[in-house]
Amino acid sequence: LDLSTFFLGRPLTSPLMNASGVWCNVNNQLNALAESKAGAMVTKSCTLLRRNGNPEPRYHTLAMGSINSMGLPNEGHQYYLDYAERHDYENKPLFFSIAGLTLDDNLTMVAQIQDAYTPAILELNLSCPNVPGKAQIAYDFEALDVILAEISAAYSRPFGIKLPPYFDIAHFDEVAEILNRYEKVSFITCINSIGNGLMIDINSETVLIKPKEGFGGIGGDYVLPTALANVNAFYQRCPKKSIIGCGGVSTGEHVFMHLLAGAGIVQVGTALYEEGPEIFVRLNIELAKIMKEKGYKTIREFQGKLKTI
Ligand SMILES: C=Cc1c(C(=O)O)[nH]c(=O)[nH]c1=O
Repeated sequence: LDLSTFFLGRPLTSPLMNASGVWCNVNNQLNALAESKAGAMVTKSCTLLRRNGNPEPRYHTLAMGSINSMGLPNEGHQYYLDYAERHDYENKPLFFSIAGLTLDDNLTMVAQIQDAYTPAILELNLSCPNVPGKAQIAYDFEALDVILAEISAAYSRPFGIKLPPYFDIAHFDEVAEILNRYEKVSFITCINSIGNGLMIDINSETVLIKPKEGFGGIGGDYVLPTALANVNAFYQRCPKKSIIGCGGVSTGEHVFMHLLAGAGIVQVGTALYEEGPEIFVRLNIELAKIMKEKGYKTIREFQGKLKTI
């Protein structure tokens, strides 16, 4: 069961990790991920100060996935810095997600991470769809360019960004052109939830979640084709960067697809929310079984090797 791989030069025992926001808000969840069979883990996107987030119900399981409008609930930046100080980096790499409400907040958090000298890897979340009144930065290409310039100037280490899904080839081209101008952007995580979906309960004739009149980010089976497309689009367009795949993963086959599409690490969100950290045991076994059936000894043999017809 050799699923070992490397990411940004770091050895991983498995290419799997959680998606930010899922099973990573508070210490007992973070400790469970640290003890799980995931190869890495990431903290909940944090803001400078603690946030309660949106009113509940704000998450609902759907037939083929989930809808959420959590509203960025988190314990505040210092809480996760304290965890990063305690984390055992020999056990597995830790990614540190931030989603500041303003550029200044992001710069303040980045400066504190810089000063903390933590080995954690920064994942800058530019795609939260659920903070009322805040448009997703990564859908505003000028704002995207500005924040990458500011963070690159303020942060001395390599970092990555969490992108929303794009649905137009011209947008893949335009965003990749921007990203390729920032060499400190060492990885790209595709995708965040598909923003502002809506699901309906026909018995009560109501929406399913309270915030934003029921509008929320969609995850799960519904998003797998969009996730694979975004992974492969940026894998092809950003050859000097690594890709983290996220979206629609609930089986070893989905993990294999993300790796084939070019992902170096595969994140699990909705399925982890539903199944808990034991899911990493199942996904590792299912992935290893597929590799064995196909005669692959290492992930490197097939990673990014998607063939066209
Ligand atoms: C960080 C906020 C996010 C949230 C949230 O906290 O509502 N939900 C998502 O699906 N993606 C996010 O990036």
